[in-house]
Amino acid sequence: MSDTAAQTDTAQAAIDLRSVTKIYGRRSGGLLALDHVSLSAAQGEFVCLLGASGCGKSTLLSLVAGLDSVTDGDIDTHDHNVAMMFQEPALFPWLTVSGNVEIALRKREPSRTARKEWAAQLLSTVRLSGFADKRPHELSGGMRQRVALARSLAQDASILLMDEPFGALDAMTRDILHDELERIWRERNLTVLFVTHNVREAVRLGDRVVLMSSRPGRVIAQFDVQHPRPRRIDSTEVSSLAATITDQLRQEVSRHAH
Ligand SMILES: Nc1ncnc2c1ncn2[C@@H]1O[C@H](COP(=O)(O)OP(=O)(O)OP(=O)(O)O)[C@@H](O)[C@H]1O
Repeated sequence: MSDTAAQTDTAQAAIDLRSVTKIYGRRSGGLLALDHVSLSAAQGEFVCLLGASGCGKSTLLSLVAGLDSVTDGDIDTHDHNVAMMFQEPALFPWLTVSGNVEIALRKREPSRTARKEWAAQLLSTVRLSGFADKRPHELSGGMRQRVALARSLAQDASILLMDEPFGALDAMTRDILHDELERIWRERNLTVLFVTHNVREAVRLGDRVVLMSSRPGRVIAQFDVQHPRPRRIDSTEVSSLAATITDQLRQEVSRHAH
């Protein structure tokens, strides 16, 4: 267990969850998805959430995004804009790549020409210049996730919530997107909360890996990842910490299987 929680208190926090409980359905007799979860992320920190299926990771993200409300406790995102990205890029198939990004700029930029220019810059950030006039079906899965990332950045968010964003991609494409995401995270000083089932991915990307228990979801362990960046997902350092975390995750899963 790390002392990161204490460090986050002194660094400027971007996300604070204080004793958050989420019950789906009625307060008594409903489904307890999260049970008094306290968790903070410092500004610019990359935090990965790991846990068995159904432990409440997606619930936690949707609460931070404000898509659902807590039953008890509170969440503070300190006036940061929050964007969310899912495993499915959910692009509009009838719009071009540029159009899919421009639509996210509508609220902030009234001029169509300016929106187009801005979208071109964002597409360059995710290395998709040259694909602006394509339709989503003409792109690979990795490219579609790049468009989704550009659309998230278009919301001028400093907090990026990512729910298994690369879960459907092949290993090679995922590796490349890890590098891109790391670069963009640094360039823009984003705070990232990243949900994954892939322990190595969590260690590859995170400053910190948070392990959650199953039903009800609670934070059971946190690991600081101190290996220098950029990390290779198949390096000995990543594999070794991933093995330790996997052991703990396995114990947690088998505890619930009995
Ligand atoms: N809208 C909802 N209404 C009722 N129950 C829900 C709802 N959303 C999630 N749940 C339940 O809450 C629990 C936590 O679900 P959640 O999707 O947050 O877990 P998860 O850790 O993200 O799972 P996975 O890793 O499989 O995506 C599960 O038991 C799920 O069935």
